Amino acid sequence: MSDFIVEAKDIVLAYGHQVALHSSTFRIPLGGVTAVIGPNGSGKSTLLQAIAGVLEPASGALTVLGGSVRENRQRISYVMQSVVFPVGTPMTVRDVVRMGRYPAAGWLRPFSRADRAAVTEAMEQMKVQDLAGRHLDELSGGQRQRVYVAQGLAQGHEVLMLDEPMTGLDITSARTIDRIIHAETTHGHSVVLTTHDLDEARAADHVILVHGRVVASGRPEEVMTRANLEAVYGLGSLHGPTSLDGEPGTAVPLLVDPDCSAEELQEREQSGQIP
Ligand SMILES: Nc1ncnc2c1ncn2[C@@H]1O[C@H](COP(=O)(O)OP(=O)(O)OP(=O)(O)O)[C@@H](O)[C@H]1O
Repeated sequence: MSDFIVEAKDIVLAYGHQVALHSSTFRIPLGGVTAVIGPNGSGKSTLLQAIAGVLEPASGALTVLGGSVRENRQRISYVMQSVVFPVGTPMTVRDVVRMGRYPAAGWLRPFSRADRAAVTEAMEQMKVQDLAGRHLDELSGGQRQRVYVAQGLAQGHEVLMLDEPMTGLDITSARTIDRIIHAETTHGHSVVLTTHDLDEARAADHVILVHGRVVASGRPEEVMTRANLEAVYGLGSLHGPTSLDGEPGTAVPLLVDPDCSAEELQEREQSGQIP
């Protein structure tokens, strides 16, 4: 039994020849909430995809829950940032949540009572039972997000990974998801989420700071130092575009004044003042 969700040594993540995450070595402890932070395009979703087994590292060693990604992927529920179903896909909310059970049930085995109970419980937890018969393309963005989280919950897991679960949600939906995150950890599960909300990250147990590579990993107060946040949110890209066979790009000039607080940095990033 490993004490870590993830142990990564020198992993490089790439889409074809385009590197999204340069060589990174880090660990994510089991238990509690881990927040993955970093600017747009810094590699947060890519990192989650590798842990979920959707994207294989181009190089390096990645261990998940003490073993290979493949043998442990069923122990992890992964809720993607945006799941795109083609418009007109005849899938109801219930169908989508039921899909969460397929990794456990298999596509061909009939649903058991336990499967049905897990689906119902997940829909109740995410407050989407009233929408059960509605088609996905009849829902608002926030309602859809709740349905995807319900799908993740229905799966049954030890680790719940959520890619920007709060983005675009109204306060009630955000609170529902926040409650779920805390309930998960009290039930002994681990949660790994990506976020742009630095306050949410400060409240986490562990933080991974990403900027084209994993820049820092540790407790929030160790990682979210002024120097680290300025380097990542204030310097633009640490790496220009590179290819697997290319050299890292050059650093760009400092854009942030030294007295800028983390909150100001975040506001400036969201308003587009910081690239
Ligand atoms: N399917 C893909 N094919 C090619 N490049 C991709 C693909 N997905 C992401 N990338 C690139 O990989 C890099 C990291 O993207 P990623 O989605 O991991 O960033 P992120 O930190 O999650 O961003 P955001 O905060 O905007 O969601 C970016 O340069 C992005 O353009």
